[in-house]
Amino acid sequence: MLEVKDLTVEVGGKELLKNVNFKVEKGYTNIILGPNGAGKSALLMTLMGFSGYKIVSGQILFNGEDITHMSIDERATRGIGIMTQRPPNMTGVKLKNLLKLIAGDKEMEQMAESLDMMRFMERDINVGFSGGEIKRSELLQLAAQSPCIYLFDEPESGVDLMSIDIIGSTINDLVHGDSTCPGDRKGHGKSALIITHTGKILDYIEADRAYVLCNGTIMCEGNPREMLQEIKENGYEECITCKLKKA
Ligand SMILES: Nc1ncnc2c1ncn2[C@@H]1O[C@H](COP(=O)(O)OP(=O)(O)OP(=O)(O)O)[C@@H](O)[C@H]1O
Repeated sequence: MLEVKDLTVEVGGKELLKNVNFKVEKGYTNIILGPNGAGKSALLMTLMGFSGYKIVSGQILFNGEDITHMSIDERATRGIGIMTQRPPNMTGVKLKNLLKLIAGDKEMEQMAESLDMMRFMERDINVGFSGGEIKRSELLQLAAQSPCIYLFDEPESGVDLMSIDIIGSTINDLVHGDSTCPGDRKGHGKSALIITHTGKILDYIEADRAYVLCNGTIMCEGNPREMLQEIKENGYEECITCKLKKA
């Protein structure tokens, strides 16, 4: 479904990603681990096509199509959706209006209720929202978009213990729920790529593969739970020298 080949990316003249290679197959959930400043967010922002992330070399393929130089809206139309770490405030744009624009005729009330977002419908998006409220609002917008691959940048960060339950189970329902994307593995839902520091999200969604990004390069890949455990015990140094076991 999503394939990244030898991707090198610069931001403001600084190389943030270097020769990154990985795949997310249809119906699979992969996670990205890595220390602060490794380039994880830069990778997701590049995959979504945000401006400022200059692709110096390499390719991004989505369902076999080269999307390397496509705009955000072209990527979104093809079925890529993102929950960013720090979405902007949208002063003057009410949540209900944006939701209507994204969802069209799709009924979003039930999802809004389950995410406890009904009382935010008349508010300007993200303006004065708490950290957890921003995450729930982003998730609601993603559910309205219903992409084929979900890119989640630290969905559990800044979220209290009760909200993590709502967010984690909603993410699982969205990714592993009824599939509407062409060619999906029956019963395996959609695909996801999730950045996580704590691995808390793995209490809610089963991941298939983990990649560890350090200094803008993927150093290791393997079984998500095993890699998280190794990193908890040994830190990222082990990974930098690529001593982690390959699954
Ligand atoms: N516009 C920019 N100009 C210069 N450097 C930048 C720019 N944007 C990001 N960086 C730097 O690129 C590096 C990677 O940032 P990124 O946000 O991708 O890291 P991360 O792995 O997601 O970190 P964290 O786990 O802390 O969220 C950081 O050192 C950051 O300061």
